[in-house]
Amino acid sequence: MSTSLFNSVYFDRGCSWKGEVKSSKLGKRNCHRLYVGRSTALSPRSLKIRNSKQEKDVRVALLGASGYTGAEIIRLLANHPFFGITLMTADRNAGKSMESVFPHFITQKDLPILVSSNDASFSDVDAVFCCLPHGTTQEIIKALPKGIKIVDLSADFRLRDISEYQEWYGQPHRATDLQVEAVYGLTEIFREEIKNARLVANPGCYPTSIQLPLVPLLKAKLIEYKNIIIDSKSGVSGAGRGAKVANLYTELTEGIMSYGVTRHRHVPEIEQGLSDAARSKVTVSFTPHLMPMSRGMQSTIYVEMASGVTAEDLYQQLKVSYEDEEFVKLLEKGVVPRTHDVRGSNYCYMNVFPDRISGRAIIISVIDNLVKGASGQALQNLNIMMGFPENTGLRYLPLFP
Ligand SMILES: NC(=O)C1=CN([C@@H]2O[C@H](COP(=O)(O)OP(=O)(O)OC[C@H]3O[C@@H](n4cnc5c(N)ncnc54)[C@H](OP(=O)(O)O)[C@@H]3O)[C@@H](O)[C@H]2O)C=CC1
Ligand SMILES: CC(=O)N[C@@H](CCC(=O)OP(=O)(O)O)C(=O)O
Repeated sequence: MSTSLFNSVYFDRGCSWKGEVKSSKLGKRNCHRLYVGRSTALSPRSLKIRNSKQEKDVRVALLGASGYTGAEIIRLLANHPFFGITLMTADRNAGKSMESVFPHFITQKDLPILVSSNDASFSDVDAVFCCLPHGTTQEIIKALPKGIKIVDLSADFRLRDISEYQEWYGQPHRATDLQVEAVYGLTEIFREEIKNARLVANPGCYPTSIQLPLVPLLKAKLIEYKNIIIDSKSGVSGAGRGAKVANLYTELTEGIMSYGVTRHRHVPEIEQGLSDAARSKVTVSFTPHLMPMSRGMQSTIYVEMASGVTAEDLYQQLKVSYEDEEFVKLLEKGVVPRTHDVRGSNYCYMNVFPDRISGRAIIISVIDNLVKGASGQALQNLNIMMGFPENTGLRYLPLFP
């Protein structure tokens, strides 16, 4: 499918089309035939009509489908009217059906069988979600046909400086020409760049929860560039599905574990984003913790405010920055964000509190690491890259309790 067909379509965050699609080369699989014409509302009814396998227009491949983020994309795409999964790869699970790997997919009989990367054919693929471990991704993406849009959930294309990649990931970058092309996919900040990207580097879960509140504050010069202290907590699904002793129930339950202390590999990604926002070098102290919960992430961020700035100024800045955003919500003053309240959804909830110590403030943000921290944001990005409403397939309410 020619993605340029979507260039004249754009979406205004209230779920209405404002562009007009003029031509089609898609024949029977034409994905915009229902939308020709100006300001056509994308009603729930039209979504429902198009929610059958035959009607899905963009052929999506999931690389690393048998992992947690792959499974989460399958869950989200089950309600996506335009994206149909035509190829799924796995490593140890190659040759199996998805329902044998994840029994909760027993109803999804249309899913293709998992194949190994070597056996994958991309001739019928328009877009790829790459859910592979970092380090395995660059060579695989390099070999993909050029017309395919890619959202990479791994860390392999997030760092602009390839020497930094080598330093923090312990291996040389193997696709440096693609690194130059990659757009960093923090959706609410880089939406315009994402529209025309071929390769989007989806942010890490911790960097998403941290940059969303801090980028607007640094851009507005409301907080100091130094003495930013970040304490983050993650559900265990953040570590992927591969068996590790440290992630056994017995090791995790009824306790908290700090890890990556002083040297977690997300530090350069966080500092890159924050330094870009500040237009000056920003450094952070960052400590992640593993929590005895399956999904969810909280970042508690301690900042020093610029001279004369109050916590109320920070609150007002975040209010202005995110008031039109569907997936980023500043809570009412004094309300504490909880991971429970975003579970299973693409939301980031945040709030700002004045510290007892004068001149300091405490910011709390929460996301679901598998949704806004990975697969949800990836889908938000691919929607944008393909010219669809960015919330398509993402309007899940949080799962509570
Ligand atoms: N989990 C999270 O919350 C987040 C994860 N990410 C990133 O997304 C990516 C996927 O994460 P996640 O789904 O949790 O990981 P998982 O470990 O759960 O899944 C990894 C997937 O990659 C496949 N795989 C493993 N090794 C290879 C290889 N050498 N060649 C080809 N395929 C391989 C696995 O196949 P098989 O199962 O058959 O072995 C599986 O399908 C990672 O880069 C991760 O860092 C990003 C943000 C958040
Ligand atoms: C709990 C846990 O182990 N979390 C992972 C981060 C998950 C994530 O965002 O990772 P990527 O950068 O690989 O995409 C970690 O600390 O490495």
